[in-house]
Amino acid sequence: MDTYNSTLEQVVSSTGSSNTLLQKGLFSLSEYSKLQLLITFLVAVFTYDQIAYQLRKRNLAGPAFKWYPIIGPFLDSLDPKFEQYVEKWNSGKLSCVSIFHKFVIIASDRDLARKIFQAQKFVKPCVVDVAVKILRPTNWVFLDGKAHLDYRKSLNGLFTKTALEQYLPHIEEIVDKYMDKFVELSKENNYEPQVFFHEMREILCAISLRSFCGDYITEDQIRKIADDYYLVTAALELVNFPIILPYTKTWYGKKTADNAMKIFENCAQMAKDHVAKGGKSICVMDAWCKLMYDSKNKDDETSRLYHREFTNREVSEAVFTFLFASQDASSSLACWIFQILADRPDVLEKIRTEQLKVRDNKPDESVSINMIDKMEYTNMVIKETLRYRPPVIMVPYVVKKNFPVTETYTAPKGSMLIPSCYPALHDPEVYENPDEFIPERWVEGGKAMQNKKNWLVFGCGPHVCLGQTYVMITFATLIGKFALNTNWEHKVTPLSEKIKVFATIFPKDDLLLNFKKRDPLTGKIIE
Ligand code: HEM
Repeated sequence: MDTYNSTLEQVVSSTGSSNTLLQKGLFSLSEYSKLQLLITFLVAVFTYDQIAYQLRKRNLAGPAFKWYPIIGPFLDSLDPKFEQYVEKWNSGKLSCVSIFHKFVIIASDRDLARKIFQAQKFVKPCVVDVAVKILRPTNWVFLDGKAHLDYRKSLNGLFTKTALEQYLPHIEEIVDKYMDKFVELSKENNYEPQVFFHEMREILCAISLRSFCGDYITEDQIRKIADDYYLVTAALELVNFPIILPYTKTWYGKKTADNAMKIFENCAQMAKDHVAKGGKSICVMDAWCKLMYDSKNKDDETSRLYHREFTNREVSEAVFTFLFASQDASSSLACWIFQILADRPDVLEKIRTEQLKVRDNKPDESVSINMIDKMEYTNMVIKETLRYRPPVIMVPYVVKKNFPVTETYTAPKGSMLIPSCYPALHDPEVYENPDEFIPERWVEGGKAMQNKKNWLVFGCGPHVCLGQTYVMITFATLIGKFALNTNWEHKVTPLSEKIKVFATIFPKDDLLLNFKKRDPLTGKIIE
């Protein structure tokens, strides 16, 4: 462009002053061309963006046009509002939105959601874009089809009831410790209600880390991961800037994940050494190393077929996915269940009665799987909390190849397809008065129990939640022990029942509680 301009100058100067006008004209023409080029380019890009949106949207519910060119409702997605999701679900069985180049299709209908969850030929989980960077592309959760299925066969054995029984003493130990901690915190605050959102995240993180890594992980390491884990969640917004820039949320998230995985790698080696010496399995890592050990040293079909030697790095990445999958969802469940039980003393009373009964009136009896199986009412309360406030309201998948979701709509390859869990769990045909908390709806043979297809709390299909039995067992232990040994009060605010979306869902006022010690037999408060 510069050469072109200087040539023009030479031509103009050689033709004298009468050419001044021409000189001006030519210069402005050149400026005009630049501007014209820019405008043409922008118009082309905006037009392409709108046409691409229309072609992919077709008959779906959603904005008629992409009102904010290119970015779409990106700014809204930075601060997602639960009410906007509800609006989207109510707008149609399939609705859409386009953010930057991403075309997102949301399925609110139960059967369509199930169809997507089960369509591994057409879709694979996509979490959010940045998750691949944080969890690392080599992570097993990003495997697909047979490779995923084979890997999962190895992992399934770590979360069966038999395996979970081995981790129970660790879970109980952490619960005991945190009961004291919550009471102490409340005492320091003169039993005035205070925010417990962070404490709920911390106790769940501590329970997970002890169950996963046993005694190989130190108290300090647990505290550090629990404190920092928040940064991982904060990094996982639905849409992020495409590259990780230093000192941004995603940068801090990745740093936290890398630190945790380094710790897990060391724990994995310790577990391998422990098992090789014939040590007992007391945590997930031990159980996994035992499976690996047996695959090398035993001759039975199952040992050889499903298990192989996994590197410490692989184990650390997988254990991080367990933490990743569990942390936000379990913290969400904890917040809601503590809030609801404080607000519903009738329900809490029934739990207490049952907890004493299953322990034969010996409150110090250790928890066992057999005991948990007898906690019918407590289990119904956990299920109802999961239905009433499902931690995971939807699960993003990505379309691998054009997917005929309905007879009239084919989801294009590359789009994000999101089956929703919430609407099926609030379906009035299956759950009468769906916005009321009614644990009794979970009695054996009742409508809720019969309509298993609506139970999308843990997804369904090849990626169904690996930790679902673990969740039920952990919460029966947690709630049972807190109900017996503590009394907690909830300060109800106008925001308590409002839903904040932070990866999962939480009470908008961050949960104001106080805890006091309680005599499990007499119910007397001990100050
Ligand atoms: C209240 C707590 C939890 C809820 C509501 C929950 C829910 C879910 C949901 C909806 C999915 C997606 C399923 C699908 O795509 O079909 C999922 C996947 C998964 N969950 Fe959970 N989860 C919880 C706790 C846990 C815990 C404690 C663990 C680990 C111990 C865990 C491990 C996983 C894993 C590894 C996956 C991915 C499985 C795969 O891709 O094969 N989850 N969970």
